[in-house]
Amino acid sequence: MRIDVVSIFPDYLAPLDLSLIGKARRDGLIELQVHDLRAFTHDRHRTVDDTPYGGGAGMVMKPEPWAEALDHVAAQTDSRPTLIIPGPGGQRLDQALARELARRDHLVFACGRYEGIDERVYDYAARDFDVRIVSLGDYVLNGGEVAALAVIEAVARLVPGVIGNADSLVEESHEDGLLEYPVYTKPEHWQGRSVPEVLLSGDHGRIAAWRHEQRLQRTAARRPDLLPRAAAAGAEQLAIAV
Ligand SMILES: COC(=O)c1cc2cc(CO)sc2[nH]1
Repeated sequence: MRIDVVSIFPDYLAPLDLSLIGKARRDGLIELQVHDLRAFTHDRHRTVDDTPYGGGAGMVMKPEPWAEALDHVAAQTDSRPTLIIPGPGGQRLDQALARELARRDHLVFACGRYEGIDERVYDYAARDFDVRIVSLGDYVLNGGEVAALAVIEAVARLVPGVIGNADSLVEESHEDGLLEYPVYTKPEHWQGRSVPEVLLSGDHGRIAAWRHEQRLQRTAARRPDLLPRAAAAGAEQLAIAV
């Protein structure tokens, strides 16, 4: 998978050099390049924003640098990339969307700042990209970089080989609609609290059943809104939880 990110704060994406994503880049599983939008300006002040037509507070990102940046990125592959523009009004990121995006060959992230990007860029980009506006949720951030980091992590970890042990992708929260079960490690007794004895029993059938029950109970307690989707996804024995 190839990922390009365009931002006026390229250093915001530095965490992508770390941990599993960094290793995936070094292993060649993911090719990731971050571009400074200001590299696509030509004036002395490297201007990327200007005042909004119609008045109002703040500044708007100019269309020309974005068009040059997107043309530059589109020219680097012959497949039609998916352009993800993080924004509060977009499609809410969930595990299903992460899985869908993980199947794409080339993701490009356009990180807005200020009051946003000139609207004509969205239309311009549709020539060479499948344009998707993606939201993390209904709250305000100052720009798209934090959202891009979240989407990239959620997607990249689904790319085969990025997470060493693919088993750990199976019983995760939201994979089948249920939250994850509680986990424990040594010491067996800590601060007057002990590990549930079933986990020490060595009875893998009993352990699996207990863990599934815990997932049902946790989902019913913390996210009952997920239960209908889990039922549809076939998380059996839902009757116990509801
Ligand atoms: C200029 O602001 C942005 O580009 C911007 C991107 C995002 C993503 C959010 C959370 O879904 S809020 C927000 N603002």
